[in-house]
Amino acid sequence: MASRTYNDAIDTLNTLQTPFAVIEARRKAGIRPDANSVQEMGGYLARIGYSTSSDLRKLNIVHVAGTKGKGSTCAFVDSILSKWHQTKGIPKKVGLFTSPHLIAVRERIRINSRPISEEMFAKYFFEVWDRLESNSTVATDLVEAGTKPIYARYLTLMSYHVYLSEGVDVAIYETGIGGEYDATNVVEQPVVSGISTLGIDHIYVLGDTIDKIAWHKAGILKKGSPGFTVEQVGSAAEVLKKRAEEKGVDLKVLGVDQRLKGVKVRPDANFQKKNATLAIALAETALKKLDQDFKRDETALPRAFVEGVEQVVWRGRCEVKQEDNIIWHVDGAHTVDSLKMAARWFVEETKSEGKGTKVLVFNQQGRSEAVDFLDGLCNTVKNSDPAGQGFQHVIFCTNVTYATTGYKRDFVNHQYNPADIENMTQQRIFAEKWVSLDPTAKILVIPSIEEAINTARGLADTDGKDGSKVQVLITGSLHLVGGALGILEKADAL
Ligand SMILES: Nc1ncnc2c1ncn2[C@@H]1O[C@H](COP(=O)(O)OP(=O)(O)OP(=O)(O)O)[C@@H](O)[C@H]1O
Ligand SMILES: [Mg+2]
Ligand SMILES: [Mg+2]
Repeated sequence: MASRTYNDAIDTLNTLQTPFAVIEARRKAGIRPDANSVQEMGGYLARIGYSTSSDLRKLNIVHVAGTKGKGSTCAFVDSILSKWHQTKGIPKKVGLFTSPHLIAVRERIRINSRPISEEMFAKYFFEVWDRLESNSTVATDLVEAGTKPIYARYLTLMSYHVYLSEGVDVAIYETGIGGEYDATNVVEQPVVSGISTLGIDHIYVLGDTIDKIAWHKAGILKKGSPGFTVEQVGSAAEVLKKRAEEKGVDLKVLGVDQRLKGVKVRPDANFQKKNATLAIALAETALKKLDQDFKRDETALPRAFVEGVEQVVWRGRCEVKQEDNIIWHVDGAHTVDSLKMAARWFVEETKSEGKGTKVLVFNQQGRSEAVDFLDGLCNTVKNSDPAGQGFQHVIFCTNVTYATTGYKRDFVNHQYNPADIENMTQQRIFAEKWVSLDPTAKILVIPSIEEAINTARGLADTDGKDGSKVQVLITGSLHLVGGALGILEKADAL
């Protein structure tokens, strides 16, 4: 391979996406990830020169699964540990591995809270590539030389190489999908495992009941590693408890941490306090191992913890951006429950601007069940308004970033049916559903994020004449939100 820039790395990475047709065929044949998927990851690790037991142990992995709040919890842990690092020099380097990305792929692999640089990404990307191609590295019969893991798994594999090469001494890992068969579950002895709020998502892979989903998530609990979770809905709690017992893990169920009283958690909502509570327990457990002087104080949080929680940056979640006559509310929620949370957050934020026109910009690509996300979103806003006024304008757009140039490289996605995007099939289904939910709303179907944003700006010019600000909620997909933030900030701000 002649040229090896960041863009080359991303283009090459994109070739590892499973094409839509293959995904379809697998679904029809009922093929799902299974225990082999994790074994294979072990094989790939061996091929690039690492052992799952001794090398991964050096990373002191904090492992987090859950349906919602994984990323937020991981970001809290990262922020707390960074503050600890600033005051005590421990840990030396903090790794943070999350998914999906918001604006650029390299966000998924962070060191000391910053996405690794383009240069570093390209370097490690191709090092892994070469090692996988080579026949001369460690012998393993688990995977053949030359084979590569698919997109998300490749990034997981690469993250271990990055962190081990860069001397990271604590690494926070968000699972991709589920837990038991997730690529990140190749870790044998995490420092601690945490399970955030459970709900329904990824039903094809994980099953269609909360119990089946809980079974998968509990797969990250490991004997010998402490485990924590938050309060869960009925049967999910039972499943977690039972699996923990089977594995010999003393799983602690945390109520909201009383020491958070007076700490500014944003948004000031119960779900976020649960995320922060879990993160505190995970950070405490990691620090107990890393810092000999660390002692848990039952009555108050150390300053680094308070600052870590208050100053966390986790973009694309509950973000507010002001523009002349328009306020953008941006949240990447994409499940039934989290969209209700997002709608409630929007209602709270906009309460004082009662008369401003409300606009929704929504998309969710490639999940047929997404049409059921709309009820809660529509009704939460409508029911909270004294006059029963919901969104006056509703815009459904695809996740194509730009009107003329199409996708940004980091967002190229081969996993969806291209004809559906071309014809805006999904968006038309959403539009039809919304008519039944709120016949008074003005509904638009628009081909790109850029045009959707410009349309909302146009509405602000007409509706904002009375001095009120138009309130826009952008939600339904992290890809939509990432694209939108890039456009709103006229830059690829990370
Ligand atoms: N504990 C929670 N319960 C319900 N909703 C939540 C919770 N935490 C966050 N959310 C909502 O879900 C959105 C996504 O949060 P976050 O990125 O933390 O989740 P995640 O588990 O990493 O999800 P994914 O990786 O599937 O995008 C947030 O913007 C917020 O609206
Ligand atoms: Mg998810
Ligand atoms: Mg996430």
